[in-house]
Amino acid sequence: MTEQVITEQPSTDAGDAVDLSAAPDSVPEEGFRAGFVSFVGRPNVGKSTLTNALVGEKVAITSSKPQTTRRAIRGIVHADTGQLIIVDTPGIHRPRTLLGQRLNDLVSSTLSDVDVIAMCFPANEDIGPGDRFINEQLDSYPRAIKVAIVTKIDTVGRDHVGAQLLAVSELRDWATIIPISAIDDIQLDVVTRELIALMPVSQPLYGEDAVTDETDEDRIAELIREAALEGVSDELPHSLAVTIDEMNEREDKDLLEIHANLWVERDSQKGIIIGKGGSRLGDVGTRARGAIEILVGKPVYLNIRVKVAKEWQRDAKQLGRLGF
Ligand SMILES: Nc1nc2c(ncn2[C@@H]2O[C@H](COP(=O)(O)OP(=O)(O)OP(=O)(O)O)[C@@H](O)[C@H]2O)c(=O)[nH]1
Repeated sequence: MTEQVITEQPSTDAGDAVDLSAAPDSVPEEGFRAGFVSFVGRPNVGKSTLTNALVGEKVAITSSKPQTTRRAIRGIVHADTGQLIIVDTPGIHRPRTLLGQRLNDLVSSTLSDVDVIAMCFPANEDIGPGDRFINEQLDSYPRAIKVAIVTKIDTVGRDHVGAQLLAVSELRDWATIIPISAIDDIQLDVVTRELIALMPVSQPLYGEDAVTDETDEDRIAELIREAALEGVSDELPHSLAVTIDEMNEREDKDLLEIHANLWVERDSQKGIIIGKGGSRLGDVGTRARGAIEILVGKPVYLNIRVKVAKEWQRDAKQLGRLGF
């Protein structure tokens, strides 16, 4: 195994800390609703951006590269009328590798459990075979109420939005169809309200301050992966994985020490990630550290080692080790 190390020193300012409180066991208010929703749709349709916009904090990573969301991340939306727990899935697609197969299994088990499946269609792309394939798969989850969301309406004119709403309505008998823009904050309140209205009557499932039930360690690994994904070529995104070796709170000062591994599949990819004289990896470290400091609310020392795990996407043992 080969490796290259970069260390990142802490910066001085840090943002607000995130507090994950336990679910309260109070009696539900009259008519309060709470439940689970999953956004599905082709890669790049805006599922992660929508999740983050609804939750109001960065929980799912976003990227212009398709299929970069690999695990079910929950974001929690709090409203007076109820609570929405968003389960972000990696996306339904035809599996080509063992990783692809595992991701599809993860999607299936997630979708069997949720109360609502909201399928996303970008306003700026025609409905195609990929959308039809996913729409047909939704028949396998009869328990969930199906909702359609037309995303990115800021990118097209009104007529186009109307035409897309009509095309989407012809795919199935959706409980509702909502046009939105996550970037321009158009109709996000409607999404929250309508989705909560479709949830079962329930007491709150999470405490008021909770935004996600992912561990800090998982979120930190995702932030590093997101920083590493920025500006890399098309085939590399699927080859990247991050594991955390160690996280220590320093006793002598206010500092969180993180030792992480950034895994690639081939030696040639290692060179790309590291860049000339380590320049690219240096940028990745700086970006990741900034995002992590906002998450944990204190200065961070970040150490990233780039390691090669040959063809890990096709290797069951390696997949297990990388957390899939
Ligand atoms: N203009 C515009 N762009 C958007 C909007 N929502 C998302 N995008 C962009 O679309 C791209 C994909 O967004 P993501 O949220 O990562 O899409 P995703 O469906 O989660 O993608 P995967 O993780 O690959 O499944 C990003 O470049 C976003 O900035 C929107 O409302 N308006």
